[in-house]
Amino acid sequence: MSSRHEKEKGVNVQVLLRCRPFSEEELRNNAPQVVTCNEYHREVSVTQNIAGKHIDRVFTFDKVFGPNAQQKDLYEQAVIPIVNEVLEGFNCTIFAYGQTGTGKTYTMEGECKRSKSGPNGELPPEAGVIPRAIKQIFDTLESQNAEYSVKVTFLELYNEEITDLLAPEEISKVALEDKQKKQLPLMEDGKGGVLVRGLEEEIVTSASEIFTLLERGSAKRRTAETLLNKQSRETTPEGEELIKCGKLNLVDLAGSENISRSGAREGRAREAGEINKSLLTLGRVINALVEHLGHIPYRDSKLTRLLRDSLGGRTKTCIIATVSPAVHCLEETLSTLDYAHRAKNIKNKPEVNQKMMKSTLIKDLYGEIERLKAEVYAAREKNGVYIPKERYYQEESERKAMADQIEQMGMTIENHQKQIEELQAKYDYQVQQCFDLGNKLDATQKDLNLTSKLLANTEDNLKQCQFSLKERDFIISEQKKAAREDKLNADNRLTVNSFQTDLSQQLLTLCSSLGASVSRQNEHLQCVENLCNSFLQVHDKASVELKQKVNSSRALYVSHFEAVQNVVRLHKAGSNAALQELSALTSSNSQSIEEFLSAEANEAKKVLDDLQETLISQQGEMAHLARELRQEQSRSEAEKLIADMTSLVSDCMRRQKEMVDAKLDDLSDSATGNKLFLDGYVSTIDGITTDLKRKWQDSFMQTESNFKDNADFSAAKHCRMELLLQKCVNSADTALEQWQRTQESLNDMGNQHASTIGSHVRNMWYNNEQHDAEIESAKVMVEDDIKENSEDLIRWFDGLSKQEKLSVSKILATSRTHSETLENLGSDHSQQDYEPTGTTPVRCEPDIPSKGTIESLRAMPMDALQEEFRENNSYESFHVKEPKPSLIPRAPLSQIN
Ligand SMILES: Nc1ncnc2c1ncn2[C@@H]1O[C@H](COP(=O)(O)OP(=O)(O)OP(=O)(O)O)[C@@H](O)[C@H]1O
Repeated sequence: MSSRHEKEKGVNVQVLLRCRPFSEEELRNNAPQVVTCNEYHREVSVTQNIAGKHIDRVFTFDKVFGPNAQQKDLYEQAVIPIVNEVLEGFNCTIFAYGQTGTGKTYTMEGECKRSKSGPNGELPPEAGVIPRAIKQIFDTLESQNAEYSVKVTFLELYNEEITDLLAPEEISKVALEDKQKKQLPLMEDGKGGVLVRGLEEEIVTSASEIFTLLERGSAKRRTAETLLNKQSRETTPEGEELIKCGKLNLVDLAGSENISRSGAREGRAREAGEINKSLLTLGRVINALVEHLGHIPYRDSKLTRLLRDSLGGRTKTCIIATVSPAVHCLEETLSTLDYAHRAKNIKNKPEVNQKMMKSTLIKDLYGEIERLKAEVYAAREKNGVYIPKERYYQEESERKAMADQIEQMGMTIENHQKQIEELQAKYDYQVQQCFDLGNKLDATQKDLNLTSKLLANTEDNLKQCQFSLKERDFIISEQKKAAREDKLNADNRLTVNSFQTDLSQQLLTLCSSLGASVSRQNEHLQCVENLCNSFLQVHDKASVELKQKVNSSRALYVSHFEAVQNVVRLHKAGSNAALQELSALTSSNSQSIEEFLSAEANEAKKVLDDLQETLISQQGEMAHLARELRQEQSRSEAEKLIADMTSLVSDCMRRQKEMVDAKLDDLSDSATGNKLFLDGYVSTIDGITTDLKRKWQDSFMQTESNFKDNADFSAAKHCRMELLLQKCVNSADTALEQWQRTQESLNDMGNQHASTIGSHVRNMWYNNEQHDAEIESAKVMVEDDIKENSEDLIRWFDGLSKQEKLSVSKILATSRTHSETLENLGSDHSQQDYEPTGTTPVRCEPDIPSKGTIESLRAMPMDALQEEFRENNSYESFHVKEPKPSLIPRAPLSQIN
């Protein structure tokens, strides 16, 4: 019953989720956990907070295995039922899907893939789905004591190439060499399934045989998807004729991560690209199946062609999705979970493989043997032809049919393409129409809003009109009411009488207060007049005083200004005289300096000439002395001569110094500016003189000592003295030259100084002239201004006083008229008592309606009536009778009729 139901409705692909524990490296790095598994509720939640972005997603699967789940647990809870179904004759597929390193191989093969079952047939705890399934199959078959045969195929799909991992060694070598040429092709089996043509099928009789085969095949594996296929055919115990046939596909897929994120390069990138192609196609197939699209792209990759029957076909499928709990795999984990969650919705329609009669199977097998024999025979007989004719024709016709089919499909695709284009155009047109309609709708909406506003306004107006109509009706009805006439008459009379008595009383009071007020006002007016007169007097006096003060201040100002001008003139004359004096003094100074310097130069020259002469004579005397000495004259004479010479030299120096000092005093008095220079010069002369003196003394001392010591050396000393004298002469010459140079520079300086002072004096004189002219012009301007201003001031005062007089006279006139008016008013009020003249006719009461009667005839005032109406009928509570909506469109506020 249930299997029929399954067959009709389909069975969902079973999806299990397994989350591996943290790896050692992740533990070392303290990687945060983002995946938590709730095995009981079969839920997996992913929680993470990255840069303010909160991820919190929960996925539900058919079974969930957390990091603590053991291989045995997963197998017992999820795989045992599947293997049982295989033994029942179903085709089943188990494949592992997930990111690299999340435990696909661990789940499918386990850590001990090479270990066979132990001596007691026990598997190690780390063994995965494949060894456990193999063991279960053989255990079951053996326990049932039934006849069975188990066939195994083992292939690897790598770079879209299928490799037979069970092919014999020599063939596989050739295959490896000619790998490109001899790939295993995929073929349709005609029943919707796909066959790998030429794939080696090994018949096995025990689990250990399979393990050996798997070990052999695994050695040839490169990577990527491997597909293990076990077919078991089982006959039920002796005597029964039916044969059950089930197939179990065990697939270990490649890592699901995105190629761009895998970091693969070149060859690896191509490999990853191909793997990606298989996985992308797998994803597209899953999507197409979930969304029930018409076209399922199985043919786009070999993986999906191989798994065609497992995805949306007649095979029962279980997907084991594997994830890592660590945060760094978060993106891939979410992608895997999405993928697996979507795959849950794929529906397969599993069918038990047709149970065959044993005899039929034998017949089929005989037929197969015959076919194979014919093939062998044909191969032996005819060189180059490897298949019998019938088979060749059959295949040829199949090929043609397929070519036709391809052509047809191409045409269909073209048609579909055209249809798609047409539909696209229609879709675009519809979108445009939608857009236009949307615009129109918006415009209409706006119009509607406007119209509704106008309608509301009109309704309001209508309500107002109806309200005022009703109000008028009320007023009219009120005015018609005459019943109140009598009462109103009496009331009015009473009011008039009381008003008359009140009026006469108040008139009396008014008269008395008026009299008092008139007398008070007269007093006030008198005061005002007095004040005005006194003000005028004071004002006249003040204006006369002010005029006098203005005139006197003008005169004072003019006299002061003249005094200032005189001072300026005096100052100018003084400064001019001082400047002239300064310039004369400067020129005389420079002249006297020049004269003095030239005189000094002459004198110095004379002194130096004297000195030179003296020195020359001294030289002569020295020569004479030497001669005399040579003639051994007395020592005392020589001493005397030396003393004379010394005194002569010192005399000369003293005289020269005295003269220089005297002239220096003069110079410092006349020009202090030159003092420094002359001081320097004097000090130089001093230095030279003292140097000379010192040198002279030194040489004299030396000569004397030498003379004392040894007379023989006197000649040599004499020569030395001569040399020294020559030096002295030279120094005197140098001093003379220096003196002349100094004189020249002094002259230049004096001239420069005199010219600078002269130009300075001229400038000052010119500035004085200019200041004088400016002061003169300023004086004229100021005088004019003062005159003008004072005249303006006086005029303004005159005008002001005239105006004031006028105002005062006006005030007086006004006060006079006022007092007259008051007097008239007083006299008018004093004539209040009526005295009959006899000329006035006698008063008679005419029969005319009294004021009260007329008042009573008058209706109540409109305002009072309106107020009364509005008190009784509020506008808010007033309801307009709904006018029947007119079907003729009207402009808002236009009048009806
Ligand atoms: N459930 C688990 N318990 C303990 N260790 C596990 C589990 N799952 C995986 N591992 C360990 O994680 C490592 C990677 O696992 P495995 O090689 O099976 O990943 P994979 O998804 O097959 O990777 P690939 O796509 O590269 O083949 C292995 O060392 C394995 O022992």
